[in-house]
Amino acid sequence: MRIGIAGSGAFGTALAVTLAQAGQQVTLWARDAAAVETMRSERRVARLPDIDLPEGIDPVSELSALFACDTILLALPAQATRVFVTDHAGALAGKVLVACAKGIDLHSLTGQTAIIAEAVPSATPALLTGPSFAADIARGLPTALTLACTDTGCGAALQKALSTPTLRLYRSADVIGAELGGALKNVIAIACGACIGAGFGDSARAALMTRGFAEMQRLAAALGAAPETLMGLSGFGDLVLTCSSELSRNYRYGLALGRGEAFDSHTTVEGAATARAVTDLAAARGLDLPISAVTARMVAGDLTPLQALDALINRPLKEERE
Ligand SMILES: NC(=O)c1ccc[n+]([C@@H]2O[C@H](COP(=O)([O-])OP(=O)(O)OC[C@H]3O[C@@H](n4cnc5c(N)ncnc54)[C@H](O)[C@@H]3O)[C@@H](O)[C@H]2O)c1
Ligand SMILES: O=P(O)(O)OC[C@H](O)CO
Repeated sequence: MRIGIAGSGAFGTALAVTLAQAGQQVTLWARDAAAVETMRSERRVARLPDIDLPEGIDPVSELSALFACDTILLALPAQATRVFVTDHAGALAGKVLVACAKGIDLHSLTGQTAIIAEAVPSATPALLTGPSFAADIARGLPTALTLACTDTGCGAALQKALSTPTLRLYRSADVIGAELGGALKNVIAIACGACIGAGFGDSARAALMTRGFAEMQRLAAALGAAPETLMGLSGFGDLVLTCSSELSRNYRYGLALGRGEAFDSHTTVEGAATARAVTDLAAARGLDLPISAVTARMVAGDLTPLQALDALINRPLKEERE
C-alpha cells in the first residue's frame, strides 16, 4: 500500500507523523509550494510547530506525486472535499480514498464518503474518524479511532496499514453512522462552548451534551445509521472529547460566541457549516433538533447565547425518551 495524504494541516500532518514513525513511507501533499519548500528544508509545518517531521514523510506540492499513491487520505476541511475529488476524478479513479474530514457537505447535504462515491464511482471510499486531537497523535500519545468501510476486505487492510504502536484503529462497516457521529458532535461542541463562555455552568453543559447526543442519534437513525455506532468512538467518544476540551476549535469557537468575542476566521471550525446542513436535513425530514437549530442561529448571528438558552429552556415539557 502506497500512502498519500492530501492536506498538510494539523490532522494530515499528524497522521503522516505517526505512520512515518511506524516505518511507512508517506507522501504529504499541500497546495502551497512555498509551504512545502519550508517543510522540506525545516522539517516542520505551521499547524504543528513543535513537531519534527520524520524522514519517512515526503512533502510535495505536485499532484502527480500524490496521485502516484494507491491509497489517499483526504485531510482537507469538509467543505473542500467535494471540489477536490470532482476536479481530480480522473486521477483518483480506482483508488482507495479515506475521508478524514468531519462535516456534512453543504452543497449535497451528504457525508464525505457519499461525495467521494458520487464524484469517483470506481474508487473505494473509507473513513477515519473518532476522538483525537492532531497534536496528541503527532506527539505519540495513545489514541483510538474508527476505520469505517463498507468493503470489509479493504477495511481490514486499511485497519492494519494505518494502525501504529500509539494509534489503535477499530473497524466498522457502518460508514454512515461513523461519519455522522464525527460531523454532528462538532455542532454540539459549539453549543457547549457557548454555554460555558456565557457562564451558564457545567450542569447546563452536561444537559446539552446529553440532549445533543439524543439529537445526534435521532438524525443518524433517520439517515440510516446503526444505533450502536453512535455509542462508539466516532459518536459518543468524540462528543465527550470535543465538548470538554479547550484544545477543540469547535468548542473554542463556541466559547468565543458565548463571551461575545471575535474568533480567527482562518481557523477550521467544521461545526459552523454542519449546523446549517443539519438544520436543512432536519427540516426536510420533519425532525425536531432544537439544540442544533439554535446553534445554527447563533453561528449565523441571529441569536445571542441568552436568547438560545431562553428558546431551549422554555420549550413545552416532554418525556425524556422523546
Ligand atoms: N486537527 C484535529 O485535531 C483533527 C482531528 C481529527 C479530525 N480532524 C478533521 O480533519 C479535517 C482537517 O482538519 P485540520 O485540523 O487538518 O485543519 P487545518 O485547518 O489544520 O488544515 C487544513 C488544510 O487544508 C488545506 N486546504 C484548505 N482548503 C483546501 C483546498 N480547497 N484544497 C487544498 N487544500 C486545502 C489548508 O491549507 C490546510 O493546510 C477537518 O475536517 C477536521 O475535523 C481534525
Ligand atoms: O478541533 P476540533 O473541534 O475540530 O476537534 C478535533 C477533533 O475532531 C476531535 O476529535
